[in-house]
This record gives sequence, C-alpha cells and structure tokens, in this order.
Amino acid sequence: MLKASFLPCKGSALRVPSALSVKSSYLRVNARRPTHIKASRTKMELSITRPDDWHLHLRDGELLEAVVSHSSHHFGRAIIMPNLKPPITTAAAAVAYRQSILKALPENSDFTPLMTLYLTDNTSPNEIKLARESGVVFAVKLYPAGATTNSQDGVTDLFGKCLPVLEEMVRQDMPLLVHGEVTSPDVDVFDREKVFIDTVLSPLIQKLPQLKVVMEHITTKDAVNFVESCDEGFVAATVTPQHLVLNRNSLFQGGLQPHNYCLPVLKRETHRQAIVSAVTSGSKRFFLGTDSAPHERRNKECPCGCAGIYNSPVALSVYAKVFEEAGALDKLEAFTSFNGPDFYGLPRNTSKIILSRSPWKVPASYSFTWGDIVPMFAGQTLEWQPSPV
Ligand SMILES: NC(=O)N[C@@H](CC(=O)O)C(=O)O
Ligand SMILES: [Zn+2]
Ligand SMILES: [Zn+2]
Repeated sequence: MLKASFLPCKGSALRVPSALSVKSSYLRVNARRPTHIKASRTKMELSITRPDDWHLHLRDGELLEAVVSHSSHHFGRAIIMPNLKPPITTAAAAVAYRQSILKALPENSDFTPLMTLYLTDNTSPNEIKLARESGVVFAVKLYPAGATTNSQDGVTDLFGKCLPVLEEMVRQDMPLLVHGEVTSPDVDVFDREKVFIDTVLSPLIQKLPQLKVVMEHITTKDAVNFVESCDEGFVAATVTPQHLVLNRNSLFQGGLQPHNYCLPVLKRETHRQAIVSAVTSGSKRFFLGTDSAPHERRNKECPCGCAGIYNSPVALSVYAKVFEEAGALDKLEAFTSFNGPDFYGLPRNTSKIILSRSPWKVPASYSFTWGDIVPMFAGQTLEWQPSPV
C-alpha cells in the first residue's frame, strides 16, 4: 500500500515520522550501514557522490532562469531534454541552447548540461555525426509524435524514415532516449507504455541490438521486466520521484489534482511497487532521472492542463525516503550517482553532497513577476534535505 505520508492531499501536510519511526530507521540503517552513512539518535546524515539527473526539462527564457538553480545546486550534470518550442533538432541549436543554460546558471556553478537532439522524421545521419563532433550532445530523444508536451514534431515513421539515423547512432555510440508510449487513440492511456514495448521497443532492439537505449520515466511492471530482460550495457531506464511514491489514486485524491498529472500518467499501485523493488534491488540498469517538467501554474490549473510535474526542489528528498523505507539506503548512491554515468560511459562525479534527516517545508509555490510554479509536494514537509559539502 502507498504510505499515507506520501498521499498529496490538498492542504494537508506530509506527515513527519514519529520519534519511534526515526528510531527504527536508525536501527535498520545502523545494522548494515556502509561507512558513508553516519547515524546518531538526533541526526542522520548520508554523504554521497554528487548525483546527476539523467532526464531534465530546463525550458528556456524566464522559465529557465527560474528553475535552473534548483538542479545546479545539488546535481553535477543533467541530460537536458530538447522539447522546446521550436525543438532542438540540430547540433548547432544544441550548442546555442547549452550556452543559454550556462548563462542562466548561478555564479561559480560547475553544473554541466549534457545536451540532446530531438529526433524527427527528417533528421539526417549527418546531423548525428555533427552532434557527436560537437562534444556537447550526448543522446538523441525519441518522442512519438503527439505523445507528450511539445512532441508534435516528433517521429511518425521510426522503422522507415528514421532507420538510417538509428544506424548512424549505433556507429557513433549515441544513445536513444525514449518516451515509450504509443499515441493511437484506440489504445487506453494506461496501456500505452506496455503496447509501446511490445510493438516498438522490442522490435527495435531486435533489429538494432547494438543501439544503446534508455527507456525514460518508466511507469509499469512491464517496463521493469522488459529492461531486466535486455542486455545490461545496452538497455537501461530512468525513474522519476513521482513514479516511486504516487499511484494513479493521487490524480483524484480529494478532487482533481493537476499538479500530479504527468506523462506517462501514474499507474496502479502494483506497478509502483514493482518499480520501487527494481530500483532498490541495486540493479545497475536503473538510474535517477527526475523528469522535472516545470509549467506555469496557469497552464496546469486550467481546462486543458499541461502534463509535467516540477520536482527538482524535492527530488533527492523523495528518492532518499524511498530507499530508506525499503531498507536500502546503502543502494541509494549507486542509483543517484553511479549507474547513470556508467551506462553513458562518463566518469562519475568526484565531489560529494550530504543528505541529512532534517525536516523542511516545501514552498507552496515559487513566484516570479510573470507567474508562479507549483512544485511537487507543495506546502508539505519532507524529512531528508540535501546540502552541498
Ligand atoms: N513528463 C511530462 O509530463 N511532461 C514533459 C514531457 C515528457 O517528459 O514527456 C514536459 O516537457 O512537460
Ligand atoms: Zn516523456
Ligand atoms: Zn520528460
């Protein structure tokens, strides 16, 4: 069952665990704690290698300036999603977008954006070569046309028009990042990930077994099973905070909850449990990708609200909570900081961050002259707090 403390009831605070549950966590962690976990009865701290975010939407313009520090503060690097308006479809556009991200960063930040290209039916194999040569593009993103926010320019003909590009990606060792949902209106929205696995991903991997694929923001037991059935170095998955702690009840708890709406949509509890088991098992195939996707409040709380949850400010707190509740805090660091760079063939970060058990209240919203953004778990209290070393 989903813990009551994670149900985002409107207006009710996320419950801080009682002294008793702190104590029992203390005992559980202490019984098998690795050296980087320090515990005392008053304060528990984890020192972990600085995490990276392998799936992040930073947007551009005012929104970029508003959100970038919530990621750059704690994460070393992030895979930056290319679904801007217009999308980042060329290496040159990725280079320019990277410059605007670097410009928006707080002074002295050493956060590194890892850029991606937005795959279209018209992407040329040469663009993949240019992307590789740029030295700043690390992956190509597949949005099936119409699947999610700003995906209207996405792919309609993966096995036809895109095949030469995919073959070039194999040659360039460039991973394909996948929004894994079919878009046919005939397919129930809750089945779209499973049908995508059966009809697109599985055949794709059979056709191009050397292509590196990341199934982004997985939401189902089917995706867990699929990723686990593939070759470890070739297929992996990112997992968001929301798909670890919320199920589809959270969309309707006490009324319609637009701030819990993202794509792929939250699934039933059995799927959430399968994802928690997979990530807390210590498997190298799963790594941190927040899918933090800020939208202005007015575009979420309206008759046709956008999909996307803004979770950068709370992501590390939520991941820590999930691993703690599974009795797997010793496996947290691999998920947040090792499995991602290992899969991408990049070095692990060398600096550290500290996660301490000191409850903090998530702001009700972040306000700017042009509007505001409501974060995940707005107004609620979380137990784990990250601070840079
Ligand atoms: N996850 C979402 O619900 N939304 C993302 C797009 C995406 O990652 O699919 C966004 O850009 O808003
Ligand atoms: Zn997506
Ligand atoms: Zn996303």
